[in-house]
Amino acid sequence: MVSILELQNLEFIINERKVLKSINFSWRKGETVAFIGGNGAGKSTLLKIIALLSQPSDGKLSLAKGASKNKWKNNLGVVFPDSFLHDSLTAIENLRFYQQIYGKDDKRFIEHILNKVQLVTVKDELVGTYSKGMRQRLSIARALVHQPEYLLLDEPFDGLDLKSKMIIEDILNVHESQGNGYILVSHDVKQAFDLCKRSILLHDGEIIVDEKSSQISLLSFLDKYQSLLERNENEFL
Ligand SMILES: Nc1ncnc2c1ncn2[C@@H]1O[C@H](COP(=O)(O)OP(=O)(O)OP(=O)(O)O)[C@@H](O)[C@H]1O
Repeated sequence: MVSILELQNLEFIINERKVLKSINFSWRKGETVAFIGGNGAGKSTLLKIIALLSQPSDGKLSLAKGASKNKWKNNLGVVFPDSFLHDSLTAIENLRFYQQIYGKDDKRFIEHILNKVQLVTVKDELVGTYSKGMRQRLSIARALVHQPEYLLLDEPFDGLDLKSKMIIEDILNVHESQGNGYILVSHDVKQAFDLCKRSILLHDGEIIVDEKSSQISLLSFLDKYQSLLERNENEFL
C-alpha cells in the first residue's frame, strides 16, 4: 500500500526532555490508526508533528512523492482539544468561515455535513450557547468542511454523551468506507480497537506495540497498557 507519510527516527525534545524517542511510523493511504497511551506518553505531540504544527527536534518526516507541505495541510482535517470555533458566530457562519480559509464555497456540503452531525435545526444559533456534545460535533463538521482525505483526532470522544459518540463514530466509519484514513488519539482501548484497523501503544515517547487490531487480542493489549500505566503511577510514588 502507498505510504502517505513516513517518520524515521523522529525525536522531539522540550525543556531538555526527550518527549518522543526514535519514532518510526509509516501511514498508508486510507489506513485508520489509533494512538493509545497514558498521560504524557507523547500522543498529542506526535499528532501535532504529523499535522506540521510542530517541528521534530531530530529525524525525518517525509510526505508521499509529489505532496508539498501545503498540499498535505489542505488535505488534513484536525480535531484537537481546542475547538477553534468562534462562540459569537452561528454554526453555519463558523463552517462558512473555515470553508473560505480553504478557498471553497459549497453551501450544499455545509448543509450535508450539518445534517450528518445532527445540528441542522440549531445551525443558526450562536455556538456559545451549544452544549459540549454539540460543540464537539460541530468541531468534526469544521474538520470535514473542506472535504479532506485525512483526519487527525485528539480525544474527540472525551466527556461526550452516547448520542454524540455514536454520531461521531458513524462519521468516522463512513470516512473510512470512502477510502479515507484517520489517526485517533484515545485512552479508550476498546473503542480505538473498534474504530481503527491498526493500534499503536505509546509509552514515555516510544512505540511499544504497533499491530493490526485484528492480529492482537484486545485483552493482551489491555494488559500491556495497564501494566505501563501502573509503572507510571509507581514512578510518582
Ligand atoms: N509545549 C510544551 N512544553 C512543555 N512540555 C511539553 C510541551 N508539549 C508537550 N510537553 C510534555 O511532553 C510530554 C508528552 O505530552 P503529550 O501532550 O504529547 O502527551 P499525551 O500522550 O498526549 O498525554 P495526555 O493523554 O495527557 O494528553 C508531557 O510530559 C508534556 O508535559
